[in-house]
Amino acid sequence: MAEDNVLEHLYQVILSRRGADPAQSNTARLFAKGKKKIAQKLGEEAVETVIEGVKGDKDGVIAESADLLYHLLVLWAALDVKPDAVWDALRSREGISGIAEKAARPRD
Ligand SMILES: N=c1c2ncn([C@@H]3O[C@H](COP(=O)(O)OP(=O)(O)OP(=O)(O)O)[C@@H](O)[C@H]3O)c2ncn1[C@@H]1O[C@H](COP(=O)(O)O)[C@@H](O)[C@H]1O
Repeated sequence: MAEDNVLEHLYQVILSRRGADPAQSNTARLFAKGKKKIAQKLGEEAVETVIEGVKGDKDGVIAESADLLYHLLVLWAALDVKPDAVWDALRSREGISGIAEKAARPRD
């Protein structure tokens, strides 16, 4: 499964938790707390990822990155940001398209 499909799948699961029982779902609990709390939580996860990065703890960075991406997707869902809009924003950047063009060119 491509990495973006993992994120797409998790995003769909997160969307399905809208209106779910907060007692049964971590995501429903976050939605119930609101956008500000979700954004704050995302910030905390970012800081935790940075701390693991500064320590040079690869496993820590992996675990915190998973938490970070999950909370980022919850924020997107809370604000009705579609993953495609973010993928399009990434693709539209010169650096990314430059890399893609370079990879497509035959070697000299
Ligand atoms: N990927 C995740 C995921 N990553 C992190 N978390 C939760 O996010 C929290 C972040 O870690 P913290 O150490 O900050 O947690 P905490 O100490 O409980 O912090 P507080 O929430 O109390 O502030 C933990 O409770 C983690 O369980 C996640 N919770 C759910 N998912 C996935 O989301 C989907 C829906 O889950 P439910 O909504 O629970 O059904 C499922 O596929 C889950 O695997």
